[in-house]
Amino acid sequence: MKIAIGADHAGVRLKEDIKQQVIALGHEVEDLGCHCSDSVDYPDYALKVCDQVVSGQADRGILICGTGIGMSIAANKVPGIRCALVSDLFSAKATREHNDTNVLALGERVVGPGVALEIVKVWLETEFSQGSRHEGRVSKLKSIEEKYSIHP
Ligand SMILES: O=C(CO)[C@H](O)[C@H](O)[C@H](O)COP(=O)(O)O
Repeated sequence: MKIAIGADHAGVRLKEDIKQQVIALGHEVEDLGCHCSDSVDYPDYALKVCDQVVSGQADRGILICGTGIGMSIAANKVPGIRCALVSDLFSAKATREHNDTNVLALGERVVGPGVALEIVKVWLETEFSQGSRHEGRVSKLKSIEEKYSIHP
């Protein structure tokens, strides 16, 4: 898969580790920044990554900030994005199987690098439970999105 990855200044160190992990797992990485610890705004990087996912240029996205919260809020405002903020392995698996999430958010100030890399592996390798009860629920998420979309 092609994985778009982005972070703010509070997630830039973990982004480097995650990049190596994603490549080691056999995927292609598009690193959309940021690239140093100068203070930046997380919505800018969430948008860059989510743009790639909804346009089909990337299959999935990974976002990192201090807590992962700002990134996940920003990502979930983009129609077509289902982003999960994850800090444990059970949720990493469940959010792929149940929610078909296409973006993963992590908090560098919350999870250690060891757990974060395991989360990334499980999240990338778990399939959505196609044809199960979860399919109808994800369709309902899409209906909510359509209901509140502003059509030009
Ligand atoms: O949005 C966040 C908090 O939910 C992110 O963790 C940011 O990375 C954080 O707010 C950045 O904080 P800083 O004090 O500007 O480094």
